[in-house]
Amino acid sequence: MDVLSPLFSSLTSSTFNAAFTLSALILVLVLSVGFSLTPHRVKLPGPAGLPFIGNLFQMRAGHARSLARWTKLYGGMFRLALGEREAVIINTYSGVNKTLIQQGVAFQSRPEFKLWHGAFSKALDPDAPTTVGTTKFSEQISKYRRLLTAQTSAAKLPSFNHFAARRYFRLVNLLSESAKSGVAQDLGFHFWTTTIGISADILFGQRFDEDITRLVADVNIKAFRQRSLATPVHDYVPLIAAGERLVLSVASPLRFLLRPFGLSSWMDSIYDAEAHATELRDAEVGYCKVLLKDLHERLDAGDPTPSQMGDLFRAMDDGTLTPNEELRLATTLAGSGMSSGTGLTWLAALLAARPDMQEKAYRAIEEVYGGEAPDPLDTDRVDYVKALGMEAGRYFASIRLGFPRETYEDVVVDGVLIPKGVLVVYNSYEINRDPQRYDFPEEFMPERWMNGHYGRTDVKQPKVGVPHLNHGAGRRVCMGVPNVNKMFYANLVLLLHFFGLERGPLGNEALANVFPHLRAVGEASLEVHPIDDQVSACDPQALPLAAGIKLTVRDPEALARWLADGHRELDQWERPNPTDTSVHLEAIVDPGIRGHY
Ligand code: HEM
Repeated sequence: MDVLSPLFSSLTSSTFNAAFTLSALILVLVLSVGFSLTPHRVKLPGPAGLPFIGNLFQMRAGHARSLARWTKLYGGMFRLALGEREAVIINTYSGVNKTLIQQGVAFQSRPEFKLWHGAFSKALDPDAPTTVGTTKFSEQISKYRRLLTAQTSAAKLPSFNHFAARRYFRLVNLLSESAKSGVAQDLGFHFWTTTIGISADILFGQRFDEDITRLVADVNIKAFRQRSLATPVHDYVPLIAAGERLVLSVASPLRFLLRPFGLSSWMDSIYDAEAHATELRDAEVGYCKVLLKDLHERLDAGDPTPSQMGDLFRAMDDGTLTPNEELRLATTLAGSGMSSGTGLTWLAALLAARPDMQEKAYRAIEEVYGGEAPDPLDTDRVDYVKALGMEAGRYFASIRLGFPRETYEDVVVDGVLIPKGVLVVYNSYEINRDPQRYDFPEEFMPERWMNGHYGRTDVKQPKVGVPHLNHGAGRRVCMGVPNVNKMFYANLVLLLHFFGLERGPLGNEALANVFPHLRAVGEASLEVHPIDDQVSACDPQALPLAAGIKLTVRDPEALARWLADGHRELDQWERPNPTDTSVHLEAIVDPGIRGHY
């Protein structure tokens, strides 16, 4: 052995050296392939990322905070690698001006994602259309925007007062029931079913019952969660997608054997995500198809009730929309009241902890309406209420990163080339806190929108440009702003005129009724912080945690009078509606899915 040991050790060390060198070479090769697969076409600064993965995992700490940290390091416009995709992140108002606004054509497209445009949208039908807001630019998009604008403009909305008036009456009834309970309750259900209810009623021209309204609200809030940026990872890293497919094809048959040992959870989560996407899409397409068919039958029978889709069909009357196009427009608008409900739910929680703001709003409402019940179908008559809605859009920035864009053609910004097909994200949350545009950006200050102020309290400015980025900007800007303004105004004047709000802890029963239930994972702090008090730090729409709000009736007699008679004075209250709840929940969703709502 003594004779052999030098030989053995030299053999071992040379084998070891060779193995080490080989491993290092393989590692270098893998890393360089990895880096080369992580694209770097945009010469903007940005954080270093991992091979193949880029910055995907760094985003997981929370979108708003990760991007805010990088804005400090890399400035108003920087670059990220999200797996195989390269993204330009715009973080300032002047960045938005230079891109979405001044070079609108180049920034007018939208990207596609495998989960949303594949598993979700194509779940039922490979030809199923995506919504206008998630579809790449083409001439068709201009046509759809033209058709929809005619139905969503401020001038058009009063023709749907009939539907809105009934929903506001229902809202005050719901709030009054909450007040009677004497305990703190979360008001998410009240606001979302009001705003989504109005959108669904006016879209199809009938007043939907409680079951359908709850279903449409629930489906839309959950479906939007499928649009989160940077997840799932296999959407961005083809190698992981391929590996996952390979492993799944081998391991899937063993899934049920592995489950008892707790070894199948990673597989289950992949299958569950896809099953959930399919289920939501099934429900959404299911009710839109049935409701469109029902609408066509009513129109053929001569029903004159105004509605967005009905008026659109009446105006076209030459069959130029295919069934798929009808479905695209219907799914685009069916849940469009969602983000108004989100904004109101955030704002009500904040107001409940701010008696000073409630008092200012109450006094301002009394001054304008002379102590009478305010008309929720008015818009913009009480400046302070209007300013509350505007500031909620800025401060809470419920659609945190906007709807992503994609460059439609090569474009140069500040001397840097951004090629066609690059993902572009305008970081609404950060832009809404741009210190060049807003003073005290971290403070909720309605006054920044009043008495000639437009964003800053220290100077008066003309109303130039969008007030904030919660509705985007440029060629694909949100088409619902007039409706959003109307809905915020109506909900707020009624709430603040009739009720006082106070925060309180949620009891077990109230917690069980939080809507949608996923918000019941915690209770928002009294500060109602837009980041710390959201359900998930990576959701594309920031959902507020549950918030207990105890309501007290300011003037019980006045409330009782309005509920008994006063509401009848609302515009079009008496207009007959022959089509109330002509479609029932059973008809629009199959029993398996119904069980979830
Ligand atoms: C508070 C409520 C709402 C918020 C926060 C919101 C936010 C947004 C955002 C961020 C975009 C993308 C804009 C861009 O990329 O520049 C968008 C697009 C859109 N919004 Fe809204 N929205 C709201 C309500 C509504 C309502 C009520 C309607 C319908 C009446 C509506 C219809 C649309 C449509 C059709 C698009 C797609 C535009 C396109 O891609 O060309 N939105 N919205």
